[in-house]
Amino acid sequence: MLEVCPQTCNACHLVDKTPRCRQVREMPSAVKPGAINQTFERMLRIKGLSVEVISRDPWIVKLANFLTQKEIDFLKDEQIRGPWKQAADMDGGGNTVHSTNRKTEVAWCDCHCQNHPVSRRLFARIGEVLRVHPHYTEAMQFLRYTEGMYYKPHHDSPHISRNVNHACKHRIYTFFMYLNDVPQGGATAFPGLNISIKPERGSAILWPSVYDHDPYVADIRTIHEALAVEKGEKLSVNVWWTQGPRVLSDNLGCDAAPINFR
Ligand SMILES: O=C(O)CCC(=O)C(=O)O
Ligand SMILES: [Fe+2]
Repeated sequence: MLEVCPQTCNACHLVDKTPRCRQVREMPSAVKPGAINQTFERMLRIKGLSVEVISRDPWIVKLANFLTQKEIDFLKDEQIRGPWKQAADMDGGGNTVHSTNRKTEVAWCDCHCQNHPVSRRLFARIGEVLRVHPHYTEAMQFLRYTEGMYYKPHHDSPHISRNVNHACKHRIYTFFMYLNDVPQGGATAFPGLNISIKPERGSAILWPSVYDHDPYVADIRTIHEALAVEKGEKLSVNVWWTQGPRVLSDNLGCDAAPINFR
């Protein structure tokens, strides 16, 4: 609307997306050097939050019973979630290609789903734990693994560059929620750290993809994988928290790709 019919929105000054995306790009970063350690240390003192420290360097924590029954029901609701699709990768030319790295089904939370009061409350709760505003997030990504499905080792923030022209910048935290118990298999494992976390209904795990001392550098120690589900199915949800305000960036049409600022 802003681009096609700006006069209607009294937004002629926004037609050229360069200035508005520059504004988004210049908004404060979600985490400054030192903030990740502080956030995790503070998390341990939050009353009513059950935090199990799985690793301190890099930080990996498990939050037992993080989700309420209402949130679990909501996140499992097909009407909210939309249809499952086989996970795919993008090739260099922006085309969708069959992924050899993963075999999972994926669905995304659309506008209706993201703006639902249950989602908004959930994002606000996670944001309080992380001390980051929910504007600094991607839409929820739902995952379903049936027997034999997996996701091989990968990093959630593989393409960090110091290119400040990305309005939404890169992923800094993964907040990963489990919606069910898996009878066998399906753990989330960090092969470099010898850590394996069993899915537990309603629990969440959290880790940073970047270093505390420099949140613009990927911490490859948090490379992780989803081990194959051996029995039953695994339902889970990703919420990625980003260094720039991804929600504003998307709403204003600023692509994830760098923009050539003049
Ligand atoms: O399913 C899991 O345990 C991990 C999923 C994951 O790493 C991802 O979606 O990026
Ligand atoms: Fe991942």
